[in-house]
Amino acid sequence: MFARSRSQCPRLSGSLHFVRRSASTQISNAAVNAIVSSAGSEGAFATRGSGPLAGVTVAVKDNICTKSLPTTCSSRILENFTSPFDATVVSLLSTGGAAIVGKANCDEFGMGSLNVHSVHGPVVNPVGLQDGVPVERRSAGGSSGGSAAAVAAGFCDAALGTDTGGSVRLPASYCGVVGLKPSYGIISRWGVVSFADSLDCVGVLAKDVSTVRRVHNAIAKYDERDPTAAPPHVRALASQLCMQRAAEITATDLKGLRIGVPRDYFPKELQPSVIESLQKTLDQLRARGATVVPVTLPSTPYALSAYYVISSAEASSNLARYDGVEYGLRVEPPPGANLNKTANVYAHSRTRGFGEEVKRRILLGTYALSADAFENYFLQAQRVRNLIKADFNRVFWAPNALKVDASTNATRTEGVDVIIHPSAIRTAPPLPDAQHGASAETGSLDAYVQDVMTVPASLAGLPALSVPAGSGSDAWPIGVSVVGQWGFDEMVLKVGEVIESCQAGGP
Ligand SMILES: NC(=O)C[C@H](N)C(=O)O
Repeated sequence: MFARSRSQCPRLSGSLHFVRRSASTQISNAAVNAIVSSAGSEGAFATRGSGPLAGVTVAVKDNICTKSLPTTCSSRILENFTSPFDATVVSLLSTGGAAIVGKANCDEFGMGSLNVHSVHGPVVNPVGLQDGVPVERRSAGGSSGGSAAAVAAGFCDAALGTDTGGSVRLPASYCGVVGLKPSYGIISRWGVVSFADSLDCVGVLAKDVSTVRRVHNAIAKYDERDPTAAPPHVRALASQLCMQRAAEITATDLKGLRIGVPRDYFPKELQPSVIESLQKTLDQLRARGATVVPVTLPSTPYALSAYYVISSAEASSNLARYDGVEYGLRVEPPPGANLNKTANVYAHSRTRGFGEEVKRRILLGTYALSADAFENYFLQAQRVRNLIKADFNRVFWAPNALKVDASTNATRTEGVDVIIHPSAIRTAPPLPDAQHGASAETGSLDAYVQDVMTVPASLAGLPALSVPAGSGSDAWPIGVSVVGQWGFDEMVLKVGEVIESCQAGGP
């Protein structure tokens, strides 16, 4: 499978070899399968111009349109597709001076948590490499597994991923890098292939928070071509409120920062070492003056089911455009087939063009939108989504929650500035031996459970940052997530930076 797709993609050189710039070990792309089409070794590290991203090398997830490289969404149905235009985020990267090194592998159309559903083959987590050779094959997470692996392997300084229900944060956690899912509507989705429009966000991955911030700030611009973009006045107001709160935080003094730890984020599947890492992180933040309080988000147990109903319903509608007629793979029906011709082309093209996971979601989503199921599934899931948003709004600080303490006359706040929870229930699960083969974690319902920590913030459209926070008993990376109120992206970055400095043993 991999050999076939490489030969069909002329820009992916068989000898593609990136230099891991931070270490002497060279990792080849063949070992991790992170980059599916490359801008070539000359383009890879070129510095373009003098903008805010001059000198920054970036890999772009393969569901984001680029006119100079194919955009396959890791699907057979788009295997030979090259977009006639660049997505807004790609144009912003280029005008900012970044060099795009290539397109990153992902789960097909962003559907998956382990990057095993890809026509290009699975991504191998670079953490399991020794001297460039995989000694332990584990998942890089999904769906932006190629983006996370490319950063972890040192192929680029940063990568763009997309996050619908955790697709940036989960791979970041498994690969030991930083990943930001921004507030919904803050980064343009124009030119990003839709999976579930009400949830999809473009996010940034890098080895440190400051690089994530640098790339995020360069691409988080209002774009009138994206109808779901947050309007300028809403951004301005949120940013002003955020800056007021964030200004009080310094790396060594977190007095005034209130952190909520949701009691509902400790499912039985959580590995003990994940809980230990979280506790250690919270202790470090407490030692710097933060107040840590328990909070409850009672609708959390229903989030995963609601997410899979809503995202599949939207996917079934979005993916209807791949019909073998306008663009993408076309498979002619065999002679003598007895359906009418057009329906036959649709059926054959879609049956061959989509992978199993995508077909499963289309079927589930189509059912959820059918007359029989609409009320019980789709509308019910939307109600759950509203409850989840209400849960978050109840625990977060809001301007009207400023209270004057009558006895001291000091202002104090109700609510919390951020919520912190584990990014994933475990460290990276093992990859199955053969592509699409099942292992306990990658081939069953357990694959969906990987998202249990990340989907609530997606349903509520909130910014969430996964930051490395030590390692498990198996020595694989663990991440913790910082979630903020809508528009408080800088707040989560700032708190993430403090966690990062605690990890480094900083002041
Ligand atoms: N796209 C995502 O955020 C990934 C999520 N695990 C899903 O399969 O829907």
